[in-house]
Amino acid sequence: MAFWSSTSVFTSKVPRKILFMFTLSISVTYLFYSLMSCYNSLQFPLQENYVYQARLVTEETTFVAFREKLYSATSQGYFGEDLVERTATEQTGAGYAVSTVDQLDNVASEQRATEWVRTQLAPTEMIAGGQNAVFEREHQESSTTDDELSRRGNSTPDYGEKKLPQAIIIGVKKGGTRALLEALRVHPDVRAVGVEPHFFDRNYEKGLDWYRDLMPSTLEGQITMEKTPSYFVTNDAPKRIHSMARDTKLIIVVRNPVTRAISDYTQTLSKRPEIPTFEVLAFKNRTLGLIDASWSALRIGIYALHLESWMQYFPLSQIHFVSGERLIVDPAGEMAKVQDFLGLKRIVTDKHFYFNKTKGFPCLKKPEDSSAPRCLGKSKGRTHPKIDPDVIRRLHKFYKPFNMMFYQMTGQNFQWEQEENQ
Ligand SMILES: Nc1ncnc2c1ncn2[C@@H]1O[C@H](COP(=O)(O)OS(=O)(=O)O)[C@@H](OP(=O)(O)O)[C@H]1O
Repeated sequence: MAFWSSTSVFTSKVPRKILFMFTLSISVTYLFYSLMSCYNSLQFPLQENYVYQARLVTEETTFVAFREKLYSATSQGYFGEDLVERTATEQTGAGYAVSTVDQLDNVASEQRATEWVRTQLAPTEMIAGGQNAVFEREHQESSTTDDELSRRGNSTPDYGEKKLPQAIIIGVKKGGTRALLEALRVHPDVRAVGVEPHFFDRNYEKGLDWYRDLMPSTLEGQITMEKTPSYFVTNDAPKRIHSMARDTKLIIVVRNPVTRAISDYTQTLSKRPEIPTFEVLAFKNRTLGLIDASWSALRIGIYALHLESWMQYFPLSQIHFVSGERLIVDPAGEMAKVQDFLGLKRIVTDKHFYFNKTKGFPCLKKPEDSSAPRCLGKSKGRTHPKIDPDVIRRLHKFYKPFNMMFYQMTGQNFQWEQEENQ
């Protein structure tokens, strides 16, 4: 009896305490892990960027100061070669005596006559007209080839369902974005809209349903794509694309910023032959060597500046850089890397390209919608006007520190400085 009463004390009192402590500790542990995993999933998208930024801040302690100078100089609308030299020198700790910003202020009014042609980046202007106004705008601004393509659209049958793009070619203008997209469209697992939708810069207010509706239908396993090169220099684009889908893959075709600027100018000149010469537009004051970085043709080429905004939202692993130069000399090689990045089978290979001597560029042997070989149109691969070699040299010098910064950010050397020496 005594035995039974003592065991009943044991079973009724002691285990209850133990049971309570046990339950409490389980609950606390569960709560702790729940909070941790919730915190991690919230932090994850930006974590790599913080790591990256921390690295930058420790390795490049003056990067932030450099960028601030860059922003303030460009927002004032002018940018001297000397300022770049000075800030670059400061980066290495050497110092520089000339107060260029003050000098720049004094000469700022000199070339107001050319202001009309200097356009702001990241146009947010609305397109007047109905839903299809984007296409009208596209027809005005794009090349013949793009127009042809927009009329053709996606000629393969429209099976499946329309999806928002999982991968976007976000830039750069005149980098070779059309050549890349057309080569990708050869791939059976890629479906892309022919026109540039300009959703994240000019048409954002139209909403995601409008955007999705522009896309061709896809079957299971196919990737939906689009290209709009102006996204790269649109301030709101990184945030907007991230909020659409944080796992969107981004592709940027980059090209020597000097050649890119000349290509950009050549395009404008073809539409408006009355514009001043490249040499006039490139400088605020040529005698003082003050380069006008507010001119969009030049500002687009400061890749490091624009890339920084993207890296606030996307880890580097989600951004693929294509060399515009290599895309011309070795299209299959660049395509192999792009297909790998997109998780596609390497289907587009050297068998799909041939070099067209008349065009001076690689062409597709068998595009998506035809069995005939096809080159891009006349507006791709235009003859550039001859630019004063001294201006080219000054521009190379201007871009050099930004290129170096870009190589460091991307971990890739695009070797544009070698072209300078040729
Ligand atoms: N295969 C092939 N055929 C023709 N052109 C080619 C090709 N690959 C790259 N390129 C280069 O692409 C440049 C035009 O770049 P984009 O297509 O990005 O221009 S745009 O921003 O869409 O207007 C274009 O620039 P320009 O030579 O200045 O016209 C070409 O140099």
